[in-house]
Amino acid sequence: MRAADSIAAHFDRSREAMERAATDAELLDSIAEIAEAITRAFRSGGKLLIAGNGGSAADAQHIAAEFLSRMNYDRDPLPAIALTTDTSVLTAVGNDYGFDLAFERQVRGLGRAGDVLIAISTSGRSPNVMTALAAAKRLGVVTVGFTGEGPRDMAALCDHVLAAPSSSTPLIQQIHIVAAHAICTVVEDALFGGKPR
Ligand SMILES: O=C(CO)[C@@H](O)[C@H](O)[C@H](O)[C@H](O)COP(=O)(O)O
Ligand SMILES: [Zn+2]
Repeated sequence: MRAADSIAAHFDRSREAMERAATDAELLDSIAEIAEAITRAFRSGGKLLIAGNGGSAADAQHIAAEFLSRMNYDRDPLPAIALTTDTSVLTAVGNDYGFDLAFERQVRGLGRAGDVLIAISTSGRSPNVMTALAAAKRLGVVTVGFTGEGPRDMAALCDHVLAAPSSSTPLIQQIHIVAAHAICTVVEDALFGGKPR
């Protein structure tokens, strides 16, 4: 296949996945519920923790930056921390306790009841994401899972699940980041009055 055809096919698959997401009423409701949970946490002095591996680690950082810096307009910063960024913490915990606890230990150290954890796993079963969710549940942190379609071990540990309607990791990630932008927009508007964009 010519590179241009392969690229066009990639855009086509992405558009189809976005169309499935945009018309999935259950998915849109769950995204709205997640935005409400995050708004509630910020209003009561809680914070947002975000974890994920690989491309989803980048998404965790991207989402934290939207809240902490700004997304659509100038406003006060909102407390969001990506658990994927501190190489000293990640290597110390990985080296001393194992990679499966890389996020769990940060959740235990930083998480407080009323905070929200967004745990991103396209497969829904990465061990370090699962242990982070279990620790968050024990602490009374509201647990949100960003995942894909199909069987998801993480669902049992989540108060809210965003199940992107695809089984392809990159397409699931694309839906996650669109959903995260939508969530950040709804939260900004709820907390700061929805100034014009
Ligand atoms: O970005 C990609 C694929 O698009 C990869 O880096 C991907 O995130 C990694 O393979 C992750 O380790 C996958 O983990 P998970 O989403 O199944 O929890
Ligand atoms: Zn990727």
